[in-house]
Amino acid sequence: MMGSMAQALLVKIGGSLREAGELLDELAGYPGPLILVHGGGPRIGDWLARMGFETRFHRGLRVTPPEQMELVEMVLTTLGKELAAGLSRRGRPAVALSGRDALMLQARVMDKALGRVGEVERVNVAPLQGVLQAGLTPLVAPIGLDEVGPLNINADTAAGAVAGALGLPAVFLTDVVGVLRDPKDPSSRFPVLSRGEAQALIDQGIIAGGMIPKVEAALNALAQGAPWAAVAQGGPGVLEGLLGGALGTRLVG
Ligand SMILES: Nc1ncnc2c1ncn2[C@@H]1O[C@H](COP(=O)(O)OP(=O)(O)O)[C@@H](O)[C@H]1O
Ligand SMILES: CC(=O)N[C@@H](CCC(=O)OP(=O)(O)O)C(=O)O
Repeated sequence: MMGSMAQALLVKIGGSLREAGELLDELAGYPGPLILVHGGGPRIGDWLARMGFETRFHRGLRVTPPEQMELVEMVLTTLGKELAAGLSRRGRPAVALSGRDALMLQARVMDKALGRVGEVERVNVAPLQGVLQAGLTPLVAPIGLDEVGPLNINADTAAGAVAGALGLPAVFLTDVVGVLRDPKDPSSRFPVLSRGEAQALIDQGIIAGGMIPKVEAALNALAQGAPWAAVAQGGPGVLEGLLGGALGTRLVG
């Protein structure tokens, strides 16, 4: 299954994975094409605090006043460059792009109360296809743009939109083994969740915080044409485990 015909995948790398060394080994070794979207929430939080900004979240989305946008973009851009270098050193040449490049992530303000938080309006997939054709792995920072300037797009939201636009499976790699009934108990993983079940778990507060945009992005990707979508823990063996259905939580339409 992991031979030369290996499935192309859209993989979202959660910022929760921090150093991500073992995950980079895993991604570098994957035999099929990869399109990567990365987060960076924890590091953005560290830098905002260092610069004296308060930060708060609404349903897993960072409220982003315009004066914080430059710092958000700086952190995400730097992180992308680090990940691209890490993959390249492991033998998988990668380039870090931002959703602003070549107008890849055209976006609009999601809700004025959240500041410069964006939702994706249109994905321009041509630059990603060009990068793949050049034998490089693209890594996309979740920055979109509107007519005013850059927008902070949650990385899960961005990943779901790109997977939908490319018609690729959407894999959300994070620091937990999947969607859990009890966030402290890895054995409480849901192997499969339907849209209705996921919505009920959000309403009950069982799916909370950063897991909300992940599940919503997975369902959006499916609605827009992704063949499947799953949440799993980033680490050695995760892609094969997901493809074999043994790991993670699969969201189904
Ligand atoms: N029902 C749930 N199952 C698993 N994790 C959950 C759940 N509800 C909330 N979470 C939280 O979501 C986190 C993952 O989201 P987030 O921190 O945004 O990660 P990432 O940076 O990888 O996107 C988990 O570490 C966990 O604290
Ligand atoms: C609007 C919004 O929530 N933007 C996110 C972008 C980064 C991100 O999503 O990173 P993770 O994948 O690590 O959570 C933020 O500012 O944290």
